[in-house]
Amino acid sequence: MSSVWFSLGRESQEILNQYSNGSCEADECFCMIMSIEGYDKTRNHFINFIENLKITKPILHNGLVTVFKNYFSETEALHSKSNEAVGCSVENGFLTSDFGFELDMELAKSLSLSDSNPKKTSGNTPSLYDSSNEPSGSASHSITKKPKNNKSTPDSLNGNIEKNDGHTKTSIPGLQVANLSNHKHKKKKKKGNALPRQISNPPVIYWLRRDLRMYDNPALVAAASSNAPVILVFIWSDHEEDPLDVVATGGATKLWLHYALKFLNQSFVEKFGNGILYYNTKTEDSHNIMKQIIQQTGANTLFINDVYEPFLKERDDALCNKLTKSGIQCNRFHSYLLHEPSSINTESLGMRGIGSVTHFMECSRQSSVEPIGHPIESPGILPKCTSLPNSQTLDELELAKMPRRKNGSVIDWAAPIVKSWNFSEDGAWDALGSFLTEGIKKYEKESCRADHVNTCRISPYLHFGQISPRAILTEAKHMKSPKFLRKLAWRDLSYWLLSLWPDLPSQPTRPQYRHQRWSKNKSHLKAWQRGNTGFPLVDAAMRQLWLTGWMNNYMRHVVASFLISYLHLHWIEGYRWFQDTLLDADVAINAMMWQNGGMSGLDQWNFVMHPIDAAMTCDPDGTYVRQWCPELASVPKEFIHQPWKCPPSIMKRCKVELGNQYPNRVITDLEVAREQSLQDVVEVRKKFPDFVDRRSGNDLVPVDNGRLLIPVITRMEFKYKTTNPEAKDNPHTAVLRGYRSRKRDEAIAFANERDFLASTMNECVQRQERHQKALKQGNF
Ligand SMILES: Cc1cc2nc3c(=O)[nH]c(=O)nc-3n(C[C@H](O)[C@H](O)[C@H](O)COP(=O)(O)OP(=O)(O)OC[C@H]3O[C@@H](n4cnc5c(N)ncnc54)[C@H](O)[C@@H]3O)c2cc1C
Repeated sequence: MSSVWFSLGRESQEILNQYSNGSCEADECFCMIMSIEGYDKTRNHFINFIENLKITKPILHNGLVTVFKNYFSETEALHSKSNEAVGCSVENGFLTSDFGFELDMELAKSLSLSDSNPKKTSGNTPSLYDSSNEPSGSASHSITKKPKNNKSTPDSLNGNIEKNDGHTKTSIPGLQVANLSNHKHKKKKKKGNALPRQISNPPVIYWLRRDLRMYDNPALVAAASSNAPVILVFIWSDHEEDPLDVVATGGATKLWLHYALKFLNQSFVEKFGNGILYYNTKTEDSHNIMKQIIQQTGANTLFINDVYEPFLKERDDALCNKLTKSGIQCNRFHSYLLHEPSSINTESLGMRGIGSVTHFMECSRQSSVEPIGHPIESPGILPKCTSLPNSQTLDELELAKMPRRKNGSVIDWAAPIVKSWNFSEDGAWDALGSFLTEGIKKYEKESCRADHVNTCRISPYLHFGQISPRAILTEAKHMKSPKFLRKLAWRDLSYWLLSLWPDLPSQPTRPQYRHQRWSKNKSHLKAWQRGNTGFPLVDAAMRQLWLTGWMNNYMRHVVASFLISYLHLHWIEGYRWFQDTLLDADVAINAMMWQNGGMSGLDQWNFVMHPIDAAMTCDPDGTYVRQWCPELASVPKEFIHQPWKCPPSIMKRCKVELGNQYPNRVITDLEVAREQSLQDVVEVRKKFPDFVDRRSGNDLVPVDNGRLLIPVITRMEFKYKTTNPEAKDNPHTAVLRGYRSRKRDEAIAFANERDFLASTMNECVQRQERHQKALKQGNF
């Protein structure tokens, strides 16, 4: 087996060199490589990668082997297998093997549905999602449609309540898990048990928040199983939703919320004859509203699924504490994420590599997290309370209220969005279904394509809890797409980081970056927001966002890189615009991504997307640009991503004049702009040397109230330029140029040459004609 199969990337080589020069420790070297290469590659190839060191520096080699072995402690067997390198093949430059997939199952293990951590599980604690309840054949991967609600939940289930911090954490032994494979996926909805049995117990309240679904909803099922009428409550409170002014719910997400509630209410009414009570609290807080409902109905129990933004969690903790003191039982459930942020700790791994998904998954694997469990059925009954308090209408929440012009006419900005999406719980399952039958096949290698839908498009549904991450995991687990499964871990990671750094949406996590220079050019910002930068790829993505409330992950990277690294506008501007316009706007994910893109996050992106060349990867034929920038529709493929290079004669034929039908570029020298952004970061690092680790050159971030400084992932080019300020070269440039086509460059050159010749000849002919005319008129 040639050693080329085992080589890790250039950056890892640099880090290994640093280690062998003594400028970093073994564990640091290992963590850095791990965060660059990912779990599987490191596990597969690390030992071979460091092979040379065995001869040149055996002690250092030993050090690394020890760290490696400790880290993958339970994997001796796998390790020896890696040396055998069974059945390897190379696909598009990536090493793949059956063994590789086995290793990817390690990922599934950290996202395990039923394996609890053997060290930590107490044998006899009943688990809400006790896997022993799993009917055989459940979690079938062939299911790509939401199992429709059935009546399998026993009526008699009562919560087994454990006291926990003033409120109660609930587990329900024997709760029925969904038998997915036995479901018949009938399109027509079954009518629910609209007339409940005679129930004399006081009613209970199920408070809906970001769990707008029936399937796999533990709080709803527990409320339905309480043998009491269930009051469904939704409270909207602008001031509670966004106390920190971080655009926690922008215009697009409010719109989604409106329609999601509308469809869910329809389902509740259709199935159970039980509808949602709406309250819009402009001045009061949720606790007061809840108290009034309790007083008016005699309810004595509250059921909620937890939410994890620190400010919402704080509100819920306070509300539950107050209610508990007044004798109301509050039952809180976990279902928004795969793992509760508070259950993840860094004890066994430390903070090195924090911010990377690899570190996070390893932490969750080693923490005493509850097993993820299996999805549970929708409730079979949901008895209605006979005397309900007054409430408001959905429209009175004003979530989808459209602005008006001066003349009173409505500006219906939502119309194209409403046309583009199915906002219901079924919509989530349809999206997942078509992804699992089609998109997932291309997800590993072509999720970047903007001109095809190769991703799940499930993010708004996940954000509002119209589908649980656990249900997605169950359906996707066997589909051999570790990349997709890893995305669910990314989602958990963002909430974990937000719980550790609550000001993630507003303050750089690397505090020294508060002093970074940013542009204040408002017209650049506006051009970016409205898709008028003159760079078609960026504009197409920003217009897609504006019109449909969504763009894929790759395009988010493209537009973020452009805003930050080329326009030098603060990442917070990007964060805020996304919060307002994305249907899936999510404080935790959005803030984490913009921080990372903006250099001040824990996992600084190690790439910058090039606004033209990236198109070769994501929109090679210009189909995407043609769709969202229709004024460029007839521009030939060679020029569609750089119309300024198109010969004037062709532009004329296409009826496009730059600066008229389509804007001129807001900046023209991309290289200079990028260099400036690089310098801005280097300036910060030079200004705050105490926040740069002397040995590794990594940035340092204070933790534990500043008592500790930990090194964090830092871009190689920043390190290089800091230590070589005069260097004109940049061997570590992070600009990701995508696949560049020589053929296309040649076509552009040829067309321009032809156009130049044609226009020069034309000019000569005209000059000749003028000359002849003048001669005839005797002017000479
Ligand atoms: C600058 C920037 C801002 C972003 N802001 C948001 C945001 O506000 N809300 C949001 O949901 N996603 C955000 N993302 C992450 C990602 O782009 C979207 O989740 C994804 O495009 C949604 O489409 P999908 O459902 O087809 O994704 P898929 O690729 O099919 O992924 C499935 C799910 O995994 C989760 N996921 C995917 N990528 C990430 C990620 N990087 N971090 C955390 N979770 C992820 C999402 O819930 C997503 O729906 C952002 C990415 C960038 C680069």
